[in-house]
Amino acid sequence: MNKAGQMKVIVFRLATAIAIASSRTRLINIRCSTNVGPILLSANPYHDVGNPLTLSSTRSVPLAPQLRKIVQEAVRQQAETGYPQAIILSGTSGSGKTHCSMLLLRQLFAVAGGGPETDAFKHLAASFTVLRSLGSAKTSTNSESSRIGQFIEVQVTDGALYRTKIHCYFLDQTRVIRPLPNEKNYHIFYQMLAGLNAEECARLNLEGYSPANLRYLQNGDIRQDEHEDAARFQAWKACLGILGIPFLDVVRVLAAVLLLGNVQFVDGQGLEVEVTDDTELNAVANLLGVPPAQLFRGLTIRTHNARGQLIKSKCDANMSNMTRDSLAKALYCRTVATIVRRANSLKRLGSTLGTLSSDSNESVHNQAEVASQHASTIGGNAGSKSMAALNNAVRHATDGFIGILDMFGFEEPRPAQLEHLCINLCAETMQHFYNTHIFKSSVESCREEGIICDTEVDYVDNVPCIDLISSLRTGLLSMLDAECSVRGTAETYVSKIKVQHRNSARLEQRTLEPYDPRIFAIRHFAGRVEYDTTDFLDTNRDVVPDDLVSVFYKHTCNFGFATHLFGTELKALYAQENVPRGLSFRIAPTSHTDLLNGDEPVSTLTQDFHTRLDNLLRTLVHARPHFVRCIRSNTAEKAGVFDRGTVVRQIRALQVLETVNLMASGFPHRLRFKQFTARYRMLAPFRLLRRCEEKALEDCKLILDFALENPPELDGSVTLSWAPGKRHIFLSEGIRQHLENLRTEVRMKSATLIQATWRGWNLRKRLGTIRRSHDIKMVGAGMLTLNKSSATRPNAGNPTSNTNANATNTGTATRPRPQPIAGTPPPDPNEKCDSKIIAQTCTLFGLDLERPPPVPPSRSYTVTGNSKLGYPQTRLMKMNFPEDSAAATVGEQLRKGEAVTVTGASHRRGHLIVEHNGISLHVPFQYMELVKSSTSGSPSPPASTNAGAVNI
Ligand SMILES: Nc1ncnc2c1ncn2[C@@H]1O[C@H](COP(=O)(O)OP(=O)(O)OP(=O)(O)O)[C@@H](O)[C@H]1O
Repeated sequence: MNKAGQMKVIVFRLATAIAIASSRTRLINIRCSTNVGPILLSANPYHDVGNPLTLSSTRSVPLAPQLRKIVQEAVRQQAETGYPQAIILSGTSGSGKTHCSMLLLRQLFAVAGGGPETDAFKHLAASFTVLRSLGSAKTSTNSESSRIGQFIEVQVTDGALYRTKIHCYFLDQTRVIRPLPNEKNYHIFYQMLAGLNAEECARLNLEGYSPANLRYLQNGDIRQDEHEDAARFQAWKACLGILGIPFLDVVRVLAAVLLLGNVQFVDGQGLEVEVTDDTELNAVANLLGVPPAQLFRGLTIRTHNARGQLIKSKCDANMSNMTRDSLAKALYCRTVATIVRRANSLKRLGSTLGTLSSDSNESVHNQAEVASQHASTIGGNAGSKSMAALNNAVRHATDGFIGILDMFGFEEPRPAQLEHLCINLCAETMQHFYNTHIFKSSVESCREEGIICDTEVDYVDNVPCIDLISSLRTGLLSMLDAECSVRGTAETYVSKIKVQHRNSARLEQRTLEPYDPRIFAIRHFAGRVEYDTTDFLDTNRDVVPDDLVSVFYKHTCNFGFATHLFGTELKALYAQENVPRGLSFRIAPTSHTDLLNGDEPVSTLTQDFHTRLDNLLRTLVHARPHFVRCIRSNTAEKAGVFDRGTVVRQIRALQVLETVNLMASGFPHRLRFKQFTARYRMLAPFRLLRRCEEKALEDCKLILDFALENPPELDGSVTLSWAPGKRHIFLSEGIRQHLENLRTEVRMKSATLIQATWRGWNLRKRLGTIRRSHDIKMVGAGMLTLNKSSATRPNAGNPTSNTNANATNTGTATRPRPQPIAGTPPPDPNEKCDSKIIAQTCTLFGLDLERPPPVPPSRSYTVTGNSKLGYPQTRLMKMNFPEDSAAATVGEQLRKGEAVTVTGASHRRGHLIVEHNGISLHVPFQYMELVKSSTSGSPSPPASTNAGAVNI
């Protein structure tokens, strides 16, 4: 190695040591997230082990500011550019991806979805609770491992969330029938056994069963916290209810799966196959609504199509047990797929099962759909059809989303199976996606545009490993398909791949003794994994025979939900005569419309997964990625334990140091000249900018010169470098951050200036009015005796005499002017309309601009029903007035029942003037009533009532 090479290694080791020391300090201080440029590193401190990792259960977990920032940034960028955003979580199993994804989703709802009190959030939370129990299990490294990969697509329009779609990737089917030693089956089974009450147990034929005596559970770890499991089961049941999914339908199928494991076939005498104990077979048949004899035949007889001739054969015990396992897997994964679809299409109980037979294994949360539930259940067919068309249209609108990707993390179980190969292919693909975005694109564009960068980023490209597994003809998965179609064996498969890839550095032999011809190893980006191919072919074929599927046809099966699980296959099967006719269907529900390829299913498990992964990548490449790299602190799930070796391996695998290196001194960012000037033009004086396309580069340079006039103080390893390319301006992370800080500062200052200027202008404009209102207040307080305008008016400055003068002029008593309501600011004349118009209107009506218009004079009549009654009127006193006789001077009290003469309306509101003994009394109208035959009132000409009329 030359000197430069040695230096590089030393620097690299030093950087690793520093990175590890700093992560350890952070972990101890429980500051578990940090940024490497725009990338977030999140360490799992295991402080929250035992959390079921649902939206509801992570409610009380505090959110790291860095996670909040990612969400805000994604929402902001989506709103500003309309470009889809994808938050991609990666890391090994147990590194906290699901934990983070739940926090991110909560935050996303808080920022753009109206928070956790919305219906959409509650339905989504219920869906996650239901799916977590069905899709998570204890593995050797994570007691809450997600066995369903998820891409949560939150669709946003105008910065507001309107729909959430969950794309699920369910791979780990073998766990249903055979969890690995020390691992567990799906959580729901343990929760169900702990949470069902005695009556439910009896109804489901599960009395007396526990993980210890159920074969599908007893292979793995059978320990359970019954109390916790029972509580989770109650929550699960409640959430099924929220989603409108029939609880009994689901638990019947789950109980049937558990009991199927105990149905044991053995070879009998001759060619016969027998069950050791038919109690469980009968119980399963009963739960699935089929006759036991039919189920037995479905499991033990196979129809073959020999050149058009249908031949039936009896299976041996081994084959029958395999068919039984296929049925268990099919029931489980189809139930999950149905629940995913059903839960998330938010149909209520009333909806028919047939409406849920879509092939897509994805779920949709839709505010519109929530609102439409009533319409679709209550309304007629036409209404629900148009609603379905609308929902369909919304479903296909894919732009404008913020996605959260929580896919499978790298796993190295012993022995690893086909599902683990797919899981690790997924992890490799995500790593490649990261490499391409962060390293490759930066290095290649520098090269293309002739930029020489001092820092060479040595990242490890994992394309050879992806090619080894998934290349079109010679990849391990294609060769597995080929081996399935020639009905080969595990040994022949392994020998073929070894020959084909003998030169590959990634494919290895088993290192440990004893040698096993069915085992091979792959050197993945995150470690070496040995795969045991014993079940590879069967798992990949993923088939269930039509002899078994036909048992669930409605003529023999009285359990609608079970028929629905195989609905598409049954439809295809019964489209022709001769059922069964030697066909095989996929165990997992396929996303293909064609179910069959001759007598074989149209795809295999790995083909299907590969296609779905490809589609996911197609979606992701159109989105702007935000990476969250998760790291677990130890393998024992212990809070606060920092296992150096474990962390170093992950830091290396995730290429954290290469990322740091690139961010510190490389050019990880590039912007087109025009884009750059558009974003940062405010950093240079406006007059100096050329602002034309040809001079865009000059503008960029000018902006950068101004930005670097006062460079920030940086840690030695971070540079503020930039370089002009042919089409782009290349920026280091340091200068990007500096530019962003300056931009924020300038924008803040500008916003403050704009606000201050507007406020000043607005205040100056209103100054006259404010002064006047101030003067009025002074008058009210008796502090001002005369002002300029009052000097020109008779009686001005003395409101009482002014009122009297008015009374003299008009000959009628005027009411006191309403006083302005305390605290109400005077109206701003310019706010509503032009002051000129107001002045003209006042002149027209002879009004004084300075004072409110006079209240119109009282009318000389009252209104009774539709007719008017003029004064004087005769009325009867309904009660004494005043009621307190002591308060009245002699002769002034009006007594109840006394007839009085009303001469007019009083200036007091709601009062009439009564002439009594030569005195005018102001009496509230409710003290008197009109004498029915009163004709003393002279009728008035018809006129509309106004404020002065008293309505009785
Ligand atoms: N930031 C965190 N703080 C506290 N505990 C955490 C944190 N992140 C994860 N955990 C805990 O660590 C465990 C593993 O986390 P999680 O299941 O999210 O990992 P994962 O990467 O999604 O694993 P898998 O790929 O197997 O699903 C869980 O018990 C979880 O509660």
